[in-house]
Amino acid sequence: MSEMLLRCQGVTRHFNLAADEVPVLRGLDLEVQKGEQIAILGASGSGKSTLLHVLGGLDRPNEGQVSLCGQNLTGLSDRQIGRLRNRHLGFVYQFHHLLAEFSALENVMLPLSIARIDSVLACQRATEMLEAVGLGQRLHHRPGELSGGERQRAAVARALVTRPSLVLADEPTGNLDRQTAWHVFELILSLNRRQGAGLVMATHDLELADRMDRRYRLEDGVLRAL
Ligand SMILES: Nc1ncnc2c1ncn2[C@@H]1O[C@H](COP(=O)(O)OP(=O)(O)OP(=O)(O)O)[C@@H](O)[C@H]1O
Repeated sequence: MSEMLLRCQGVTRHFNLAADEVPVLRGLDLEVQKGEQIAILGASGSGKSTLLHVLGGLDRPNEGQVSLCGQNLTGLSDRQIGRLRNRHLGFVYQFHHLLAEFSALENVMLPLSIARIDSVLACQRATEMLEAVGLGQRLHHRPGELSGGERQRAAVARALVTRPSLVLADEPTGNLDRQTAWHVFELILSLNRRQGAGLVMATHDLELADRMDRRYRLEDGVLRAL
């Protein structure tokens, strides 16, 4: 039976700059079922990052509603949304955002520590996750001692180590060369499938988007199915 992970209805988001209103999302709808992999394409500035922020509860829409795992975010406080986000979501960005002073292992353990998982178990799960992304030999390297592709793989491990229901990825391979991009992308897809999580990924890359279950173009503030 299908299970709705995310429902986004009539979402509007605009920004006010001086006297101007910049409309970005204009009554946008999207539904994501458990295990579905969805690509969001769109020109630069079309609002892909804005959409992912709204979907992940990092930003609130001006109008419309977002429900995550059956919970409507509208009535929730920032703290409640934060808890929901920690429990259900994983994020991967174009830049890895790993903490420079921490090793790969410590970076991947961090979301587990925040979720108050016992440190021995957290260390075991983070190690397994880093092994799954091919970094079993790099556990104690700091981000500065990893290659660009390795850093992004560590960021993928960090996003998935909590076994989120839904992963939101904002051009996760945008900074990588073609071959490394494919490798990181395949890792995201296969780990996501293995964990049965949903995936919403913003990308400029049509070839990557073709590997996913559904594709949309964000245009004039709404999603058009491709
Ligand atoms: N905080 C903000 N204040 C004002 N305008 C903003 C703000 N955030 C985003 N915008 C505007 O909203 C529009 C969409 O931005 P967004 O970053 O969502 O686009 P994008 O599709 O992710 O672009 P790219 O592919 O280049 O990353 C842009 O015109 C941007 O200038």
